[in-house]
Amino acid sequence: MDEFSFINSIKQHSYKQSSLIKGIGDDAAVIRQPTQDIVCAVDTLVEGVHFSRQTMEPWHIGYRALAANVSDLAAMGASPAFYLVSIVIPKTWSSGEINQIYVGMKQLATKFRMDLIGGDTVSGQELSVSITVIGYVERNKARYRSLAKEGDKVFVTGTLGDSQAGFHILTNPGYYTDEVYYKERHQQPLPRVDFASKTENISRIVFNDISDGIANEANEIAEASKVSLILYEKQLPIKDSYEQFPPKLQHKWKLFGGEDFELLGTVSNKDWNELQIIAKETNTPLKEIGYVDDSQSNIGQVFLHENKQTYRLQKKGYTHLK
Ligand SMILES: Nc1ncnc2c1ncn2[C@@H]1O[C@H](COP(=O)(O)OP(=O)(O)O)[C@@H](O)[C@H]1O
Ligand SMILES: Cc1ncc(C[n+]2csc(CCOP(=O)(O)OP(=O)(O)O)c2C)c(N)n1
Ligand SMILES: [Mg+2]
Ligand SMILES: [Mg+2]
Ligand SMILES: [Mg+2]
Repeated sequence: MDEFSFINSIKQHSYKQSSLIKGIGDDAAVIRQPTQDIVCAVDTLVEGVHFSRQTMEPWHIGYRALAANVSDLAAMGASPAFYLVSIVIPKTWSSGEINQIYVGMKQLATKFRMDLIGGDTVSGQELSVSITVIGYVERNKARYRSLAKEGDKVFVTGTLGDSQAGFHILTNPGYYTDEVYYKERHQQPLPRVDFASKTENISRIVFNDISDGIANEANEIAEASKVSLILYEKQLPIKDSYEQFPPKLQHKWKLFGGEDFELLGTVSNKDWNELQIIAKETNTPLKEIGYVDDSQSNIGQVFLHENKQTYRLQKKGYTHLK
């Protein structure tokens, strides 16, 4: 059973609490309150799976664990407010190192005005940091994956493949252009909170954060919205110096690499101009990379135009429990 079938198998078919308006199946859950909706998500970082001591200092582990979670709030258009940390600590980690993990989290928490309000501490074999985040979104303004419509533009923020390039540099030391940039994109990603939350005047917009790779996230939007997405390989945004890496790796990282924590989304043509203005105001690179198709026979599928050919972009990225 892979990660997706596992999640489906444990998913409730209905919810008992009437305040719950989105449960399992998006970047975060949404709970209705009198004036605002509450958004919550949890993501875990495990030694050997998400990081190794070779690729991350303790400070980076904390920063990145919280960033991955805040990125899910951003993907819902929510503003971060609180976090709870559950940590499994092996005997081989010193108290100074554990403290540095919390210093890393606090750095990002300060930036987004978040408070640490609880957690749990357990000893165990592998370091694992599980963070629950809570944020707010204006009533009815949570951004779901299921709202893409035929004719929408597909867009992405920032550049793709940088995190995997950084991981490659960290595990294959040598001389690289923009080495610090790529390492930072892997160790200290900055979630697109400001950009996403400033779109509140746009009535309908879809976001999904890129944790597993754009191929995976685009398929999640296509499936949830029951539409087909068409993407253009040439339009996928990359940093200039990305071309220093072997072409095969460039291709693999930008489509299937993940951990860039950029936002992939769709928006109607009429709101595109407004979105471009918000991107400028928040210093967010924004690129149109395709469109939502009306083809009834390709529902739930993603296609990539590349070198005058079009092929199906499979839902393949980083999948646990394969
Ligand atoms: N073990 C689990 N128990 C309950 N819900 C889960 C579990 N794992 C994942 N989910 C839910 O499944 C959905 C997809 O999870 P995931 O792919 O990890 O999202 P993301 O990539 O945005 O972090 C989310 O709604 C998440 O809350
Ligand atoms: C040591 C190490 N090996 C492999 C990777 C690559 N990697 C690990 S998990 C992952 C995908 C994202 O993690 P996941 O837990 O699926 O995040 P979610 O989708 O729940 O946000 C990737 C690309 C890494 N960062 N570090
Ligand atoms: Mg997500
Ligand atoms: Mg997750
Ligand atoms: Mg996530």
